[in-house]
Amino acid sequence: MANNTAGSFPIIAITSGEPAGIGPDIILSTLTEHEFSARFVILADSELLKDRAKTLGLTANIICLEKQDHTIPHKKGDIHVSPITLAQKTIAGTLDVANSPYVLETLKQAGEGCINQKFDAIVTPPVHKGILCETGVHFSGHTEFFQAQCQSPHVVMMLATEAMKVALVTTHLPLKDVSAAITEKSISLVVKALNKDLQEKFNIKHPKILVCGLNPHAGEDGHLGMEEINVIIPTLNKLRQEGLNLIGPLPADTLFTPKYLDDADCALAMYHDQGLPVLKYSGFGNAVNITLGLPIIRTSVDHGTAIDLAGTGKANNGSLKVAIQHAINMANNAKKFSK
Ligand SMILES: NC(=O)C1=CN([C@@H]2O[C@H](COP(=O)(O)OP(=O)(O)OC[C@H]3O[C@@H](n4cnc5c(N)ncnc54)[C@H](O)[C@@H]3O)[C@@H](O)[C@H]2O)C=CC1
Ligand SMILES: NCC(=O)COP(=O)(O)O
Repeated sequence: MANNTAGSFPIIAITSGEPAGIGPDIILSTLTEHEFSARFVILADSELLKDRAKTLGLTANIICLEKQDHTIPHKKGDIHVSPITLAQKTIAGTLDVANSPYVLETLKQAGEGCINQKFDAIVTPPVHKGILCETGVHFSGHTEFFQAQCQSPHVVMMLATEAMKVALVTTHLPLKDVSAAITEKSISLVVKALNKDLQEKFNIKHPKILVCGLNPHAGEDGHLGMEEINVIIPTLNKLRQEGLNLIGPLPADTLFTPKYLDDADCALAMYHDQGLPVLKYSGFGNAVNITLGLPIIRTSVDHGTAIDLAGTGKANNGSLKVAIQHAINMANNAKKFSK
């Protein structure tokens, strides 16, 4: 828990996300509509938030924290901002590469604050990966950004709805590189990190994890690909000998059916677009993205920047609400563990 005497609620840092996207909109609408048992620090340009609130017709009380390192418990409508200045005034819906360093700075300060225990968790509204890459720095995702910042050897992307949890062996990787990345080492590290965090962060004593094959029909006994026979099956067998409860590899097209999902705790997909479309079909707008394996707590929304909706008032804030609530719950659990 952050070293702070201002209250017993966790301090949650929320980054603004891409300023031209719906990040500012959903922060404003969520924090003006809902009460939370938390203290918030919004890492954002305060003028951006004031302008967007005006555009959306929201009554938000934007309070700059300046050099203060803590805030007071959340009250609907109050937005406590630790200001970071944009390079260029933002037009909702228009990306501007000049503001990419601002976006990266919000993430850097959020990560540092969590590592230094000034914050208890980070919640990240969406960034636009393409415009960040246009600065010349390769940015594939928050997951990899915080992994590098925390120097974590291995992290796992997991998205969760009420109905299911889906984790990934590989994250933001071009499809042509996926097969080479499915190794005994990568599967073992992901499965162990996933199992540990399902136990510690979700209080599941002996997680049952369904594992997808990589190929159609999980390779059809080698007739449709050899990764299952050469890598996945032997690795899962070794992990089972260590006591992990793993089912599979199952063909991904049948794994995501009630027969398998109903009594499982999590599905593990081999790559981004094998697992996430199913999760989003089942609960887009109400899912949370959690980075497991980090020494800090980080949650995020299930959607992207939705540039087409910025400033229109049509952005759904359901996933941000869920992401914030998960961050609060996980921070409270961590407080219990550390006592
Ligand atoms: N956590 C993050 O930072 C994430 C960032 N992204 C980034 O977002 C950018 C755009 O990605 P897309 O594939 O276009 O996905 P997207 O999620 O931004 O948009 C897909 C469709 O869903 C709609 N949509 C998205 N969020 C919505 C919301 N809250 N309420 C109502 N409608 C919503 C959009 O209007 C659009 O029609 C990319 O640069 C991508 O990398 C994508 C996913 C997660
Ligand atoms: N599709 C989920 C996604 O891309 C989220 O990535 P990240 O920014 O949370 O690493």
